[in-house]
Formats: sequence, C-alpha cells, structure tokens
Amino acid sequence: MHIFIINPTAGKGQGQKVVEEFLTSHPQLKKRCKTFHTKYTGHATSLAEQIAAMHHERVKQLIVVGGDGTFYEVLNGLKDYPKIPLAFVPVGSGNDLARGWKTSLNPKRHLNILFSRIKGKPYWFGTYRTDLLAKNKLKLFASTIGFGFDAEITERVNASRFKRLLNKLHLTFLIYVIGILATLYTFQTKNFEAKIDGETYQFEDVWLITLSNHPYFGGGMKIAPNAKNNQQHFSITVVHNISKLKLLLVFLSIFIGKHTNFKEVETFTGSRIEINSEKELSYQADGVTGRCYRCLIEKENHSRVVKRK
Ligand SMILES: Nc1ncnc2c1ncn2[C@@H]1O[C@H](COP(=O)(O)OP(=O)(O)OP(=O)(O)O)[C@@H](O)[C@H]1O
Repeated sequence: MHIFIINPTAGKGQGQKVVEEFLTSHPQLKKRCKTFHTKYTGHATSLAEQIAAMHHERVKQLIVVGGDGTFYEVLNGLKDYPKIPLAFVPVGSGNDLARGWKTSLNPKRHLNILFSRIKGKPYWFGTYRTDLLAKNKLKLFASTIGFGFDAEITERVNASRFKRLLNKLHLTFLIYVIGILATLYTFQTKNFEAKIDGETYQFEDVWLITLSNHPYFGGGMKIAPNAKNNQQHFSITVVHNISKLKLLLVFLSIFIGKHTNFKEVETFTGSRIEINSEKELSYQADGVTGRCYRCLIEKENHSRVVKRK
C-alpha cells in the first residue's frame, strides 16, 4: 500500500490537487493508494503514528506531500517505525529537504518518478532533546537544527500573517528578506558552550550555530556547502563576533555558499553535540521553532530508507 499524507495548506496550497490529478491519470494505482489530509498543526504526527501502528507491514512507501514542516511532523510520528520507506513531494514554501535530496522541485514530475524508477537509499536523520529533561521527548529532524539568528527569523516568518499571501503571489523570498531585516534590528547575540564530540568550545557573541544533514536551509541558502549525509557527522556552522553590516554580507554570500571564507564563520563536524547557554536560546528544527537552555543533538542510531536520487 502507498500512503499519502497531504498538508493542503503548505506553500501555495496545491498539494491536494497535485495528488488528485496524479491518481486520476493513473487509475490502476488508485486501489493501492490511500490518502490522508492534515487538518491542524501536529496532525501529521498523529496520522503517521496511527497509520504505522495499523499498517506498518503493508506500507510500501509513505509519501509526504507538503513542506519541510509537514515532513518533520510525519518523521516524528514514525520514531518507532524505522523500516517504513519515506518519500517527499515538495509543495512547501522553503523546500530545503527536496534540495538536499536533489529531488525535483516539480511535484508532478517527482510523483511520476516515485512510482517508476526511483529506489530507496539510506539516510541518517538527526535527533535532539532540549534541556535534557525526561519530559522533553527525543525528536527527529531531517535537514537542520539551528540556534540563534536563523531560529528567530523562522519564528518571525512562521508568525507572519502575510506568509500564505506572499506564497501565493510567488513572493516567498520577500517574507524572508523582511524577516532577516527585522530580526537583524532586534537580535541580541549570546555566549554559549558547545561540546563537539567531547571537545569543549566557548563561543562569544554568537549569531547562530547550525547543524546540518545536507547543505540547505532557509529556502535555498547553502549554509553548509560541503555537507554530505552520513552516519558519522553533522556539518556545523558557527557565526560569531561580527558586526551587523558584515553579517548582512555573510547572509548574502550564503546563497552561493561562499560565507565560509569569512573569518567570523567557523565550521566543524561532529556526531554528538551538546549546547549549553545561560540565557534562553531560540531554536528551529526543520523550520519548527522552540526555546531552550540546553540541547543534545546526535545522529539516529540507524538509517532509514528514503526514496531519492
Ligand atoms: N489543515 C491545516 N491547517 C492549518 N495548518 C496546517 C494544516 N495542516 C498542517 N498545518 C501546518 O502547516 C504548517 C506549515 O506546513 P509546512 O512547513 O509543511 O509548509 P510550508 O511552511 O509552506 O513549507 P516549508 O516548511 O518548506 O517552508 C505546519 O506547521 C503544519 O503543522
């Protein structure tokens, strides 16, 4: 059985139509496919949990039709079901995961590929637990987890009343530009400690620290240009001790992956990273935001099968 979980509100709201048209033009597949639609934030997690509990042995692929946030929700519903093959049809506004997986950003074309020639490949997801408290459950992420500036931009963009309107007008980039400029004005840097594979670093005046499973974040910015998904490590980017004006230059150069030439940008690799801060930090995991003082980030201890090139 092929399962679709569709977020009808992601991006320009085209997910449902894309799947309906695909199944209408492939009537032979209809009997083997089941579609589910999300109705509210967090619904994709409970849907995925229920589907996996009832049908995990029969699921050939679980296809997420939405944005990175929907994929994150589904992934977290499948925590206990690592054997279910995952696929992603990008209809969101950022679509960084699709870029990282080298998936076609054309949803119709990608659907055809998913049902014909594409095979499953192993992918190593990340895990994180905030404040290291038992009540804060371990969560999974597919693309990046970031602390600081990027997380505050994401909070602002997600809260914006104009996000859907600008998506529909093909002006998604504008909401990010507004988000960057507004956050640049209000942001306060923080000091924190990062333990990377047992080695302790003290970072001062930090704008952001981002851990990546693939190069992209923020809707196509190459934050970790050399990142390759593997079992051994995340690619880590730290931006600190930099003036606001220069930070703007760094941000522009992220689009072409040249920011790592700035001396204020440090890069590391590591598989077990602990972040500690005296002040509360904003974080974003695949665009889903939260606040914490501490966070432990590790690779999941097994790979999962994802259908990508
Ligand atoms: N029926 C619904 N109504 C309102 N919100 C929903 C509904 N279903 C899901 N959501 C929420 O929509 C939010 C946005 O989804 P998602 O992140 O997939 O799309 P996006 O923001 O357009 O894309 P991207 O993350 O790639 O930029 C998620 O937080 C999700 O929980």
